Amino acid sequence: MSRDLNITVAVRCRGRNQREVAQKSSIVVTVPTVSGANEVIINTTGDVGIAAQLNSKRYTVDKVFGPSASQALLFAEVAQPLFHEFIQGYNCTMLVYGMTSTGKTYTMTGDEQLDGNDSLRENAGIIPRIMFQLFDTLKEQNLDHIVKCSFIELYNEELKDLLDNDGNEQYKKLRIFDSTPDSRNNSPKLSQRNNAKKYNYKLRRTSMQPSTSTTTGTSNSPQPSPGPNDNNTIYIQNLQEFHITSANEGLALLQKGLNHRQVATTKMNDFSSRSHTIFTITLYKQHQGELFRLSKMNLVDLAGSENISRSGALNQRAKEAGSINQSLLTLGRVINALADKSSHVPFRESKLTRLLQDSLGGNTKTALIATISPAKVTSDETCSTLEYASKAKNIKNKPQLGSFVMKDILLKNVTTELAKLKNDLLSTKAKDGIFMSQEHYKEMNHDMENYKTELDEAKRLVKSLNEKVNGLTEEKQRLTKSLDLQNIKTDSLNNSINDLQKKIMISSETERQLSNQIVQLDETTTSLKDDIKTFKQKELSIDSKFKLILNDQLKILKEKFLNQLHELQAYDDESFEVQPHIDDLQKEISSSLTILETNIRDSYQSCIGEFLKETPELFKEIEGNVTNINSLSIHFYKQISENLSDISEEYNNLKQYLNDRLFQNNHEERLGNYVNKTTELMEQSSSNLMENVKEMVENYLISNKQLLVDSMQRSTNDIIEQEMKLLKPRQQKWESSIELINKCDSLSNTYFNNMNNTLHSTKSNINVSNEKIKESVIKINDRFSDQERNERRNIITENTTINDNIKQIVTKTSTLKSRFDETHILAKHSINEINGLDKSIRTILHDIEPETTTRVVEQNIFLKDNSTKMDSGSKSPLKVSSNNLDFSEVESNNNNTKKRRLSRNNIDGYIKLQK
Ligand SMILES: Nc1ncnc2c1ncn2[C@@H]1O[C@H](COP(=O)(O)OP(=O)(O)OP(=O)(O)O)[C@@H](O)[C@H]1O
Repeated sequence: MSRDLNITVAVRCRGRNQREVAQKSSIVVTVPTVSGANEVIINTTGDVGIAAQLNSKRYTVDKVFGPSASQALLFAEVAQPLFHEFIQGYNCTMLVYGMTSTGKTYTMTGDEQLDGNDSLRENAGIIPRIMFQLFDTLKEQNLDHIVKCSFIELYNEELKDLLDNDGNEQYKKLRIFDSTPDSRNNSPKLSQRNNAKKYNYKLRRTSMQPSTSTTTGTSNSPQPSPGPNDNNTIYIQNLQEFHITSANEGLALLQKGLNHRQVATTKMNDFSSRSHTIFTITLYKQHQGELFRLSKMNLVDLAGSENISRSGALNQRAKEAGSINQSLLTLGRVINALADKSSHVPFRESKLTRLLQDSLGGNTKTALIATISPAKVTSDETCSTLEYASKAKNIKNKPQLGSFVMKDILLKNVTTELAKLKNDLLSTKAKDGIFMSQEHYKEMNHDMENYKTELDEAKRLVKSLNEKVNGLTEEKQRLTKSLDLQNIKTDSLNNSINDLQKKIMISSETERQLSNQIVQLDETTTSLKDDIKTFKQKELSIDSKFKLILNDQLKILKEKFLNQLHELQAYDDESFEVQPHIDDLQKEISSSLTILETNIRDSYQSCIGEFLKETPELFKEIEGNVTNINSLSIHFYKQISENLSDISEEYNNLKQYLNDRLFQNNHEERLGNYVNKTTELMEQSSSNLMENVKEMVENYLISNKQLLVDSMQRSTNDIIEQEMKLLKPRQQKWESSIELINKCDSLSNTYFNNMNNTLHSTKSNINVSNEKIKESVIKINDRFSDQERNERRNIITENTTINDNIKQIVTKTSTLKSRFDETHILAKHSINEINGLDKSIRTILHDIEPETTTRVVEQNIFLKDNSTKMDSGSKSPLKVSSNNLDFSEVESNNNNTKKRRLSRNNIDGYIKLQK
């Protein structure tokens, strides 16, 4: 009764080879050094420490061998147990599987040469060792036996007999056939089976049952009866089996076959096996009496499961790799299906799996050795190999003992074959051409019939396969189309990826530049801080200058104004001092008149009376006018004083405001200006450095600039609004002070006009009184006689007091006039002084204006964005331009008086600009 038995799986990890060492590829595979270990750990993540332990992949198999494991150890641990089974009569298979250059051939064959003592060398692999062990054991057991060998190669899905034709290039094509009961019924081997039945022995067939060759001098294989799984066993047509009687003969065959094997140099292996090979040892060992047990040992060296690009396979090598991969791919699917106990196992999809059908999940005892490299560079393939290995461990076989063959059948078989060969040889010697014995001819005809039947079957199979192929071709076309589509998509994706990579590069470049510019900005900020310091110092010096100038000059101005007012007052006072003179004059005139009255009282009574009647009225009028002048002067003085105190207060307020606010409020804007300056620098450097990606960078800058400008605009508007709020009360005060000044001006004008009028009227009154006096005198003269006239003339001409008084009046009138002129000159002078003061203020304001660079930056910033383009004068909301406080000269109606007026329009203009 057969029992299920898992495939034995071993892993052999070699040390790093020279290529891997040269590549400095680290070791990522950990294999325990202790024997009996069954776990392989591979660290694919590059982690270290605990992370490496956690993230490493672990694979469990039956046995693990590290680089230090010798060929002898591997043979003892893996091959020998299987060899014992083989000797006992089990069919066994041993496979080596792994990536190229990992040591498959080294493990399976190794050094197949013998040393000087005809002994195995240290590096001899499994096949030579089995060969030696077999003959040693057979010798020990001293049993009759027949040992045969065959060696086949599967290369590019073509089967080849590696032991065929000594040096002849013409290899016979090998064909795999399914051994069905029907086909066998007609075959000549049936008689053998029937014979076996006759002997009442249970005979079983094994996989890879070779067909007997009819053409060469090889031994024929007797055909045992079919076993329970014979429905799907296969045999290989034309395969030759060679009878060997010693290990040396076996090794010679092995060497012969290896010489015919497809080997090539690849990037990863100088002698890379490009094919799968199966070396089969068939043993007929005497079991009991005449009974021989048939067992087979299949030693399979698979081609490398390599990555085409990494192995450097080109053209033929790539094609090989393709078909190698195709076979191995199917092998993998077969392993998966068997491990998963799938209902369908795709054995028929490749020749390799057809050949290995009985070894995987069949009746053989199987061992798989997975060979791996420890290097990081092959870690992907190593993982894939280990996946296969650990999967294969789950495959269960039902090993059964090999079939029995009767000795006489064996002998008959051999004898028949020999006789056939002899007949053929004789016929060939006798005549040219193809001659053979009747019996052989009949047998051949029979075989031909069988082949025809098989051919018909094959044709049917081909037809159904063609149909399948057509379906598959259509499917392939459909897939090709979708593949083309996918390729197009992949191309466009690749393009996008390239574009994205370029963009990422550009972005990282931009980022780098931005970080440079941030460094520049930092430097600029530092220099800005220095500038602020300098400005503070300047501010202090300007402030002190300003104070000095304003204090001194305004003091002088004020004093001058006061002096003028005093003078005006003095003038008024003096005008009051005219009164005593007038009184004196009056007295003198009255005393003269009294004298005259006394002298001519009688004769000139009427004239004197009339004169006395008119004179008081005249002087009353003069007195009234003078009183008016006096009161007007007082009023004017009061007004001037009030206005001056208002002006002085306003000046103080203005000064305080300038001290408190003018320089403090400007910093944020200046910072903003520097930000703008930096933006400009960024723009400039970006345009220089990113010409190739101009469009993208421009868009980027425009969006950023827009953002920046918007935020600047908002902040500027906020600042303007804030400043306007602060400025408004000031503005109102300024306006009221202007009104006051204007009022003062108009009062001054009125005063001067009134003064002028009064003086005019005084003058005209005096003229009138003079005229009247003259008229009176003329009248008196007329009335006097010439003598009296002479006397009277003498009185008047000799009267010095009158003359003096009149002279004094004339002198005072001219003094008055000259004082008016002086006042005018003083007023002019004051205006000049004010102009001087104005200039000083302008100069100071000019000095305290922000540096030209700031102005340029401001201009640039505002010019950058057309939507925010503004007049350069309106950029600094806190900047008090000297132009804005300009005094314009306004010609007074009075030709002699020029007055300075703080133009309301100028202030309005200034406020508009700020808005
Ligand atoms: N365990 C090992 N100890 C020492 N040398 C080894 C070992 N394994 C492999 N080698 C050496 O590595 C080289 C490649 O080995 P081998 O040809 O057996 O690889 P392979 O897997 O059969 O490759 P391919 O699939 O390309 O045929 C050989 O020179 C072999 O001697």
